[in-house]
Amino acid sequence: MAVYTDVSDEELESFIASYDIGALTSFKGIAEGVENSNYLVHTGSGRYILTLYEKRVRPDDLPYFLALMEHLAARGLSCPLPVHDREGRTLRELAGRPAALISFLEGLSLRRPGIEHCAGLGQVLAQFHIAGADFPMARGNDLSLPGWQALYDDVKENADTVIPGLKDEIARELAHLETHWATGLPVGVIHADLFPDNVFFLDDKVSGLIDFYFACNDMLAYDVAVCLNAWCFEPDASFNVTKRRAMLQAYELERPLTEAELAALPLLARGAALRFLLTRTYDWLNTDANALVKTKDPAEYLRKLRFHQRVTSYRDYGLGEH
Ligand SMILES: Nc1ncnc2c1ncn2[C@@H]1O[C@H](COP(=O)(O)OP(=O)(O)O)[C@@H](O)[C@H]1O
Ligand SMILES: N[C@@H](CCOP(=O)(O)O)C(=O)O
Repeated sequence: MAVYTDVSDEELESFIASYDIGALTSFKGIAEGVENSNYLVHTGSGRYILTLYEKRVRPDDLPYFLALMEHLAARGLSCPLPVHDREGRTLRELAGRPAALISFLEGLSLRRPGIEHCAGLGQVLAQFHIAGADFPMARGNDLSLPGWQALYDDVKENADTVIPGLKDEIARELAHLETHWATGLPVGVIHADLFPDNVFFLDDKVSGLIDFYFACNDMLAYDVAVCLNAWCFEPDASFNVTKRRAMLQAYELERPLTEAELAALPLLARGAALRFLLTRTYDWLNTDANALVKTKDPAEYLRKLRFHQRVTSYRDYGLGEH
């Protein structure tokens, strides 16, 4: 359960009173999520999500995330809308943390997405990339190469206690990516964490996207690589080419990938696997045992990384034939 910061009834009542959304009727902590504290809040006018931003979110980045949600919603993408208080503010403070209230999105995330869900994801990912094209703010990806190196420096001493041999394996991969990392590909706003738990479905159709707190400006194809990793592997660690095909075909109906992007996908997928291996290893080593959060398994991303290391050409993913 991701609730790191407790909020008292009195604090929340007076916080909600500064919005035009009716009085607080009830609230409870939300079990899902890893990064921030989330509460489901009921008021006289309906349901809202209250987020208190925790460790990995830099307060200076919050205006980018909140403005991005407003920008995407204005372009027809289904995502939460930050609620403005009576003074027009979306970013506030509560219980000593930066905080925002956002609209509640209908739908459910899927534990085991099927082929049609991968197609839905591919379409909405491309729509996100297109809708973000004229977003006027910019934010670098602090979880790309330099960020991975910094995370590695933080975890290397104890990495082998998480998985034997992990320290050297990550060092070798970092060295490879430092030398070969892609450049010159189309860039724009990316979600950067569009895992199945951040995509809601209703009747097997995407009903909306949440959790924009890793969004940044980077290579669009890197976002595709994050999704290949998160959506196209089976629980037994096998790569599902049919899901990959469904996802990319749907993506390309909205935004065709260039030859250079397709060719770079195996490398980008290695980078994306390393990124989540590193953050999961960091969290494994640093999450307080009393924290109400379910820490995610680093080994899952080591298996995905090893899979991509064995790929010699993008045709090994069944790419280039869709
Ligand atoms: N706008 C929303 N509408 C409905 N539920 C939401 C919304 N935002 C978050 N949630 C719920 O809160 C959970 C955690 O949200 P998320 O943004 O993924 O947290 P974290 O940033 O901590 O990972 C989601 O899995 C979902 O159940
Ligand atoms: N998707 C990341 C963890 C971030 O959690 P989220 O709840 O913000 O999606 C992972 O799986 O490691």
